[in-house]
Amino acid sequence: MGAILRSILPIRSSKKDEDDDYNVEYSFATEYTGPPVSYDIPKAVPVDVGGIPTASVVSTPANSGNLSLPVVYPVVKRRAEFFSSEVKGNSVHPPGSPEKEGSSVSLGFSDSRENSHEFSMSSDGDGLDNDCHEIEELSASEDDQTHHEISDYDNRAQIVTFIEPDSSSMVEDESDYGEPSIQERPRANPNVKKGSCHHCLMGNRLTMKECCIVCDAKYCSKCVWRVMGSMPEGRKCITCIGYPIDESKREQLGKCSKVLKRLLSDFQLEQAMFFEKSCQVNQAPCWLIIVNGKSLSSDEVLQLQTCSHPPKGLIPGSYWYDKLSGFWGKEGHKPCQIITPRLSVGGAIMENASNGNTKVKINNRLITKRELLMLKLARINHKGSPHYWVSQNGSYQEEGQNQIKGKIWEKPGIKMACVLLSLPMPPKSFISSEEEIGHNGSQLEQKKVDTKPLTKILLVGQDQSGTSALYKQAKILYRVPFSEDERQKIKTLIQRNLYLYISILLEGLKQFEEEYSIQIRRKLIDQPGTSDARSSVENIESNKFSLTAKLNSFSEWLLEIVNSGNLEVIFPAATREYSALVEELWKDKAFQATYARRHEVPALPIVADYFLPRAVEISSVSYEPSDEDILHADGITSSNGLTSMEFSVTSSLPISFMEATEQTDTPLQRYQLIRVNSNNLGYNCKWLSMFEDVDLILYCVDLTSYSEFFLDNDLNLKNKMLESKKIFENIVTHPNFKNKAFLLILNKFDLLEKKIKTTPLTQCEWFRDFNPFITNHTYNDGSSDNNNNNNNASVAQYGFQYIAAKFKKLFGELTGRKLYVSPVTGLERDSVNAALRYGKEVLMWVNEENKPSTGEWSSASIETSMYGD
Ligand SMILES: Nc1nc2c(ncn2[C@@H]2O[C@H](COP(=O)(O)OP(=O)(O)OP(=O)(O)O)[C@@H](O)[C@H]2O)c(=O)[nH]1
Ligand SMILES: [Mg+2]
Repeated sequence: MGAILRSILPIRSSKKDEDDDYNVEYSFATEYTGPPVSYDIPKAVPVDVGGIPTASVVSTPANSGNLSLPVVYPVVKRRAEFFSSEVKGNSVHPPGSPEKEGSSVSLGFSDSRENSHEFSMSSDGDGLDNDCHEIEELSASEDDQTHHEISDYDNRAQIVTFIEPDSSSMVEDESDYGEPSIQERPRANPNVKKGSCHHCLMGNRLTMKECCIVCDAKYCSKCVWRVMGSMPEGRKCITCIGYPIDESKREQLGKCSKVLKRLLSDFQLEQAMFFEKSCQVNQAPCWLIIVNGKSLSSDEVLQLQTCSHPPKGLIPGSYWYDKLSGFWGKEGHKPCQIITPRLSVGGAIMENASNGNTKVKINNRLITKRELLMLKLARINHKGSPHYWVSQNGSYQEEGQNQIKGKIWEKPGIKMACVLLSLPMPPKSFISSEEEIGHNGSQLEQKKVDTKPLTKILLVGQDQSGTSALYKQAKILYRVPFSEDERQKIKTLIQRNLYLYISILLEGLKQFEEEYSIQIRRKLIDQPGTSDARSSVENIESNKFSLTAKLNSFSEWLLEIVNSGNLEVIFPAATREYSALVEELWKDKAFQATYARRHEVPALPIVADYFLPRAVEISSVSYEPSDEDILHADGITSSNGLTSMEFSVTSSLPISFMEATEQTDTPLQRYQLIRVNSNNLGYNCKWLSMFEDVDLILYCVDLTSYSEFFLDNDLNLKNKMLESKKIFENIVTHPNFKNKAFLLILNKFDLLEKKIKTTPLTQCEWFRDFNPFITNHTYNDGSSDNNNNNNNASVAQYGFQYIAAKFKKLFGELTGRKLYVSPVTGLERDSVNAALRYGKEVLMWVNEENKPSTGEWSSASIETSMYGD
């Protein structure tokens, strides 16, 4: 969508640096598609293309001094070379400087305020029964105990004993952008007067400042832009980009000061904070996160972060995790959250994980007094030291007994009990989940989890290629429910896109209105004095594309918001405030006249046809997206970052994945589908190495992109198909992906069928030699079936085969191997199911080095293509 807007909206600049020396502008890279910008040191100034953030463009200022950096964004530099020369005029100290040596890193889990909040009881006990008095007593005694725990804990936290990465993990973590040791982090110059800005050395304690999350240097509002540039990793001095953050600031990630809030637009701020939280180098070093006594690998951390209900504020430290129920907590403490269960992270849970001193166990963990009281309040038997197996949806049974006794989360009063006891409740989707504990309770669940290794599938493609649609389709196919949170995010996305489609139509309306007025005026000039002309004058007054004054000002306002890139900011309030206006607009004749001519508004995405007719329903507060709406939505979340899900199917080749999930006698094969947009992979797909352990890569190409263009960050117009080819080349030649199985997904086949009628493939320079041997059948009466659907379908089939053969040839030349291809219509479930089944076969063939013998609807047919290699 950004690309569409970039191509239709005028280029305009946003906030400028106050310093005149800086004559280039920068913005935040959300839809980065071109190469990274290399620069000497930065004075970064914003470039805002039509209000839609694009990539960083940074200039060399006249007075940049002797500081020179290699490529800064998004490549992370090696620390040593970074500080080989002194940084003039900057406050950062190279590692090894006196103040750094011997310094220790403190890594508190959280401050004591948070802890005391967490353990404080909110009830005053009025009107509560004995149980509640018990809560109070417990509260008092536990609080005492807790405060001890807290202070002990805090003391411990100050001198956290890091688990030293052992040699094997060092080797494992040694990548191009390998984790540096924390000691290498630059520090701010301690000689700068307290309270002064570390850049201009002006100001005092009262001056508001923003702080670098690596070196802790503080900058006043005049310097912060200059020193931090376009913030591809959040609030870091440019000289600190690529360095791990100061761990004591981990909890502040994504929370900036008022200084930045004033300097940046809301949208820019959100982007910068998004990068701060999500970029690789800012992630907690995985080996410092310990779950059930085991240090995590980067892959396990990724799983934790990308699951549907990740742990909040994951910072280095020791945690326990009950994989069956999803209970999660800090080691030695009560549960603080219920996260996605059944993730294969960390070791097996230990009996004393939460330091429980009751004799009651849940999933092999001795529960704490608070949890015991929760069971009591929920009228669940807690006498006789029962050992329970509890599943994700709260159904519980006694260990070894094949009899579900009930569901904890459905017990009356449980919600109140959890609130009073500061215990977590699971998300609604967990409670309604069908999953029950198996016959052998946790052991069966454990078996399910562990019987087969996880097969990882990476789904990647250029923006608009349809990766989100395929991912969502897979979610529906494998019955992985959309969590409440996901639904909410997609709802906002759909509503935001609706406003965007309306704004595009309003642009069209303005143009139609103008054209109509000119037409009428012309008539007036051509026929002066006639009655026709008189009526034309009246027509000017009642131009059928003119909105009422009220709707006109709404239109102006909306276009302004969209052009300034702030559309996101008005949600969710817009649904409350403007739904009535949207309804009025939708019913307005001028708007309807424009809607009738929507196909003349080129910037309107095709999918708008699906949502616009329900504009009134969608714009209202009460709108709840259906699965079909979710599927059609452009994207998954507004940022469309990394998404991942896990599902299990039987290991035998199923007729369909869905049927497979119902066969319980065959062992389960576990899959993880990770979806990533190529924009998130960085220059030359650098970040692909994060996915080096995937087994199958599904590369998604939009079949209709051959005639589409986008503006790269240097404002060059680029063909989308050629760009997709370039990304493909980068991925297949990536050293980590040498012998991986690849399946090329040629998506939007349905749209190709329509498009190829009017727009020949030869429009793309890579497809210049396309020449389908299709002749129109001419009937005896002389008519032809030029517009016949079957005929069009066969041209599209040829087009598909041709494009597939082009990619196969390219793949062969680059890797010497064979590429498998599948045509897909992402919005059709069967089509996606067929492609994924084919992917499973490809994986098998590649693993067994066997050739496919039979072809289904899928790519086998192109083996014999006339364009084949
Ligand atoms: N007609 C048609 N539309 C499709 C198909 N696949 C995807 N789309 C639509 O194309 C648009 C872009 O698809 P997305 O799934 O968002 O693709 P993406 O841009 O790669 O994914 P994100 O980066 O996550 O947004 C959406 O509006 C989809 O509904 C298809 O096969 N046929
Ligand atoms: Mg998209």
